[in-house]
Amino acid sequence: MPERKCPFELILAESEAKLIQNLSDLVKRCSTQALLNKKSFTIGLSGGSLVQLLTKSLVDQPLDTSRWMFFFCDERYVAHDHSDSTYWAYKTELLSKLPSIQESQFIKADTTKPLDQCALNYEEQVKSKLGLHGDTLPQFDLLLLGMGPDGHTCSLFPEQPESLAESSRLVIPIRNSPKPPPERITFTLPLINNARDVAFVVTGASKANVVKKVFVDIDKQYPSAWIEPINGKLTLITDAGAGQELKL
Ligand SMILES: O=C1O[C@H](COP(=O)(O)O)[C@@H](O)[C@H](O)[C@H]1O
Repeated sequence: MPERKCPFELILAESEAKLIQNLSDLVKRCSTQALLNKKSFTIGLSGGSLVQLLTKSLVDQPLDTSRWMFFFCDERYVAHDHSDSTYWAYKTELLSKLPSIQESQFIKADTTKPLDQCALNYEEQVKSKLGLHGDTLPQFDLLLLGMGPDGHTCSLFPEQPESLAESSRLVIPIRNSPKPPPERITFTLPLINNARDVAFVVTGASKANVVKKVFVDIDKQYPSAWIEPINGKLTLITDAGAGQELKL
């Protein structure tokens, strides 16, 4: 079996309630750790099914979120109030249910700029908010990732291997995305793999086979299999459906 270099934890939840509890525990642990010696907790969000799961994991929790800063691991290149926008999904779901979190805590992409500028500008925002020390890359405290049935994560798709080869940019534009909408921006591997904690949250039996291919076989034809934090920890939180082919 291929070797993974970073610490890896599998959390196989028996029910949605347990999965939400596990996700809540992970976010709490990462924020507590980050806020011990920094003034903010930086978390990168994905779209899709994660939006509702994360919202459920944070509501009714005695959490001080005032020093949290939310970024987007990928974003669709559409207006902020478009139904495809990941920011809009969080605004209508998470922000409406967690009024203690301010909209200004969300660092959003400026999709009014041309696509290339939008990606460059988001990269600049990441650098300026997280701070750069010498030549070192910005380090997120936690990135929450989803995975599509094709093994894509963020907006890194198997059909576009050149996006995985990006070695200098932290955020890149994506055109002709196989999953609509076609234009997006996405974090790249150098930025993702520099995070302190990276957690995939994957649910549903339709993803069981790709979960095995990515997390057991580490089959590099799937972009998700390239996620391996160099100085951090990788966690997979899955439900019984998505985890049914796992024998780690
Ligand atoms: O298009 C996207 O899909 C992935 C996976 O979404 P899911 O609904 O299958 O969980 C998501 O992580 C990514 O942020 C999004 O842009």
